Amino acid sequence: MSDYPTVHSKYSVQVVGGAIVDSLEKPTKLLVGQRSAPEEFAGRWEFPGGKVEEVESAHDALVRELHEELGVAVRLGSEIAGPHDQGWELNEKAAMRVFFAEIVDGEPEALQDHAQVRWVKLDRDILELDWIDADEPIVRELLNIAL
Ligand SMILES: Nc1nc2c([nH]c(=O)n2[C@H]2C[C@H](O)[C@@H](COP(=O)(O)OP(=O)(O)OP(=O)(O)O)O2)c(=O)[nH]1
Repeated sequence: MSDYPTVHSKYSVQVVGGAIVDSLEKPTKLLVGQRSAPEEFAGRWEFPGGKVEEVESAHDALVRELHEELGVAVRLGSEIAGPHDQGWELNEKAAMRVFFAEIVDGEPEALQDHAQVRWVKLDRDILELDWIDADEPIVRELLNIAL
């Protein structure tokens, strides 16, 4: 028996999302994805990304997801840190860590999970998009950092 405390993660599902910008150094545009599924999120806008698999780091998972979903290779930047070490709460079971990212190869296409992806000007008007509810505080923090 070990005396070490067991480390419990508060959220059993770890999601990662990419705040993909045209330039990590001087961002002026953000790539947003409109989900096609599941029904509860269809039509809502989000940060492209997905669930971290058991044997992956958050960074590796995000690079993999963005390649699978959009067909692009990215370089990751800093984290849009949330209130938890697992990032931002999505629901009682899931939290999402969000990292800035810049495309280094490929043209983003809606290959998986998205009805469309779109570049939008990075200003306060992006708050008007119909984001997944849980993403709103993340978008506000993104604007605080980037503007
Ligand atoms: N990618 C992403 N997921 C989000 C965001 N906001 C939010 O609540 N979610 C939720 C939706 C999903 O329940 C979950 C992410 O799951 P996903 O379906 O994108 O993950 P995945 O690609 O690994 O898919 P799966 O095959 O395991 O279902 O997080 C967001 O901005 N981006």
